[in-house]
Amino acid sequence: MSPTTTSAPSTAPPPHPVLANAALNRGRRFADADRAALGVDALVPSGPARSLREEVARLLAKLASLPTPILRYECLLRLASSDEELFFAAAQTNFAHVLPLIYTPTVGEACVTYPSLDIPPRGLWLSHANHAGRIEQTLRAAWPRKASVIVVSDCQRILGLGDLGANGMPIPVGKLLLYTACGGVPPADCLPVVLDVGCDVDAVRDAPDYIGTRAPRITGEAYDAFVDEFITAVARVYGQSCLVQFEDFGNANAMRLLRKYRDDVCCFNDDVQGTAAVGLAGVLAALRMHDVPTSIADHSFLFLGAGSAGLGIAELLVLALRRAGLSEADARKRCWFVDSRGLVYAGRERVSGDKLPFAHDAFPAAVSAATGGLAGLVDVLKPTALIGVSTQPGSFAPEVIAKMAEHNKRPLVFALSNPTSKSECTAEEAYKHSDGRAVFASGSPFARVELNGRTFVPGQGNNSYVFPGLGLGVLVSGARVVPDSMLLAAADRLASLVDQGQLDAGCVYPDPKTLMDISANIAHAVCDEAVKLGVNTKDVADVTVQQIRERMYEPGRGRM
Ligand SMILES: NC(=O)C1=CN([C@@H]2O[C@H](COP(=O)(O)OP(=O)(O)OC[C@H]3O[C@@H](n4cnc5c(N)ncnc54)[C@H](OP(=O)(O)O)[C@@H]3O)[C@@H](O)[C@H]2O)C=CC1
Ligand SMILES: CC(=O)C(=O)O
Ligand SMILES: [Mg+2]
Repeated sequence: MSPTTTSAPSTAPPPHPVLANAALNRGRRFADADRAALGVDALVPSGPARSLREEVARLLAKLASLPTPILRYECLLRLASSDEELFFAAAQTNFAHVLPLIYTPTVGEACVTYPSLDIPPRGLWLSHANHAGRIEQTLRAAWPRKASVIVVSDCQRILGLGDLGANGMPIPVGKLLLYTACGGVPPADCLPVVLDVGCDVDAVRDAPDYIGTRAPRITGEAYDAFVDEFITAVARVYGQSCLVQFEDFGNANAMRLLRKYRDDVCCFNDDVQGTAAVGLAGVLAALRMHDVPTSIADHSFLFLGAGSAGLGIAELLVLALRRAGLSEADARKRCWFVDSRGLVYAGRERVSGDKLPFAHDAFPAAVSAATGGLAGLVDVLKPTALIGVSTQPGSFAPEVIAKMAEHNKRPLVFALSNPTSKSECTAEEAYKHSDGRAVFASGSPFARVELNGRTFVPGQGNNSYVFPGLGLGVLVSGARVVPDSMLLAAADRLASLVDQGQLDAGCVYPDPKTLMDISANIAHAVCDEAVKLGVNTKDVADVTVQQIRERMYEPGRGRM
């Protein structure tokens, strides 16, 4: 007799359509009347229904009892696929606990260890090997329902961890969990996608448990045709108003794809544009701090890293500087870049087209300081702000921070690389080596720092403050495209939400507890800008923040 046959009875009850549906399942929270009406009365224990509040408290206690962040990640991702109400109620009422698990830094570890994780698969892997030429029919078969927002990655630059191939799925999944948790976009409308176009890191690709295509990345025309087929298929299957967020593409493609699609497709690149808005917002908020020059026109910026994030931030800073009265050329001169080959200046070898607009006619002292390291450059250029988007931990060495503090009463030191292990410096280092004068922000969260009897609150300069509200605003307004002025509007609004208490504690971002309100506000600013530009397809001329807030998905509303 064969050990299993297709007709063998299962030892588990047959899946119940309510309990098996994460959107409907309430676990132990079904009220008595609902248990009978839904036919689940014998399928859940007969004890009294638990409240959502009680279940959230139990979940937090369980998370606290698990020994490692990655086990907490697994616990949360299993919950997200079995009981959405509990998952999102827990996230929306406990951002400080939950976000570092489903997002940076733990999401980085989840990508690195993805094949060994015990979680249900989530999202679509579209592989060039299997799906090229039939992406449209694959989408129709695999996700035959509405999708309002898609986060897509080819996983070539996962955080600061490099090319992780198809293992990078936790990034689009995590971003979309934040779309719901922070931006109130209904979870059923969110589609994570990985474009599995190969992997160039042998150690990832050749690992016995690698989940993706075991081949080098496709490039050139084949790559472009595959991305193009995907973009076209999305519009055909989900409509032109489906928002596509590009995430964690390598820098050979990120800016290029953005330029190719941004005028015709409802899309944006989060690493370029979302990061730009959060970076600018941090600078704008800092202008209201004691001992920081109050006009952005009095600032200059030294970037370590000239990729998607750095160039994105600088392009938006240029818009803000021009608004403050500078010419385009003068605004660009306020931004200096150092990449993996050193200072970016005109005439240097291998300055890519995206960097060229920021390539200075460098004065000799700057060029020679560059060879002496970052501290030497700070000494010569005297920037008011140092922005790290380089993936190089420790690169804001003590002497670099000390030099920033020598030239500024309150230097802006933003170490934005993710995850924590890639941060250019820690919060403590920034405060310690600047005698507590640095205005510090980081991409991944750092705890408060106690130093010389003072408490410093580091800001989390992460695009998670922006993309959920930006996306929400695009969906609410039905914006056809996402122009840079929307990012400027988002940055202005985010900066305006930083209260004096936060600024006094040294933090240039609002309290993350208010992320739902922040997103409603950003969405409102985006709607206003869409109307101003005439790119809205919905009538949102008079929409209010309150109206947007009320429409946001919030499972615990009124019950938490
Ligand atoms: N906080 C946030 O919200 C965000 C943070 N990030 C983080 O920023 C980092 C960079 O992302 P992104 O810009 O997209 O990545 P890219 O790969 O596009 O760019 C990385 C840049 O760092 C430069 N670089 C590498 N090594 C060095 C070095 N030793 N010294 C100076 N520069 C160096 C590269 O130089 P070269 O050009 O010569 O190769 C490149 O310009 C990542 O860690 C990412 O997680 C990104 C987006 C959002
Ligand atoms: C935050 C983010 O998008 C990144 O680090 O890539
Ligand atoms: Mg990213």
